[in-house]
Amino acid sequence: MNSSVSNGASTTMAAEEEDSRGIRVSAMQFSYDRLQPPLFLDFNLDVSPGSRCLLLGANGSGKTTLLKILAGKHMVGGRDVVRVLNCSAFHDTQLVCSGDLAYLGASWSKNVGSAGEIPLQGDFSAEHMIFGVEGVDPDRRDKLIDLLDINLQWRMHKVSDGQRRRVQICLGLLHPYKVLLLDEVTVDLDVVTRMDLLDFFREECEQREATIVYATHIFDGLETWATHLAYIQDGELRRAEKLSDVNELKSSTNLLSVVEAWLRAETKLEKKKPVQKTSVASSPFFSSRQMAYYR
Ligand SMILES: Nc1ncnc2c1ncn2[C@@H]1O[C@H](COP(=O)(O)OP(=O)(O)OP(=O)(O)O)[C@@H](O)[C@H]1O
Repeated sequence: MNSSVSNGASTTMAAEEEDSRGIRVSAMQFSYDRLQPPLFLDFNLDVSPGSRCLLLGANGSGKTTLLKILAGKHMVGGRDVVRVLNCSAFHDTQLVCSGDLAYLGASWSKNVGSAGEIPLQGDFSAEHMIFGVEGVDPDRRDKLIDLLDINLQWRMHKVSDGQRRRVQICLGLLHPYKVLLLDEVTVDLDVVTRMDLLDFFREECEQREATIVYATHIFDGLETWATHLAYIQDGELRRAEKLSDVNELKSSTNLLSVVEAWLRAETKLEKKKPVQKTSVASSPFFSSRQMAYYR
């Protein structure tokens, strides 16, 4: 993973081929509100295939927003700005429809036109939900049900947060994704399930060269699990490197204390200024929630 993007002339063919199977963000600008300074301004990020990349940063630094942009939930710029598996994350809808790009977020909700994100409700059984997904390899489904210790008779409105989360995770992993975006999905899981799930993810990266970006504030066991990290402060990429290259980790006991030191050392960044002033209607840099409703 590199924080900066090499230009076309100097990129080797091998690197180009590798890039096309991972994630590449080039000169991205994004703002929720045109009256506020942009959250991301000239943001660049490369995540190579097979990586397990931790996305780190303080509350409000932009992790969820970045994951949602990578998941194609916000339209940002033109087709070349946010590339996943050599497709535009927003425009190429087959990325999500095929299951190649999967996103698991903190709340289990669905996007409804004009109402925004609403929590998933209703009296469904776990079996109804899991077996309702078409085109699934039965062996993979059984493995996930077993791994997440799901009781197929669970009624979704009568289970605990952790049990509901297990079903959500199972649904999100049924198709063998190529890129998986995880936003704090393991918070409700007990430690055994969390460790088993992390092992499963590692297996998927090593055997199928799947790419995972995982935003979390829980660092237990991640020192040996992750291959890379990306650290964001106020929408700016401060570090993007292999975990084995992080100097502080060589002299520290764990990732928690290293990240704690980075967070404590953060100084206020100067407010970013948009590159150009354009109207909302004509600017390709503002998010288009309206369009996202139809995805
Ligand atoms: N829907 C929204 N509308 C306007 N601003 C938003 C919206 N969602 C997030 N923000 C703002 O964008 C910034 C980044 O938020 P984001 O949720 O991406 O942070 P985060 O790094 O995921 O935080 P946390 O660690 O708390 O989950 C914050 O300043 C937040 O207030």
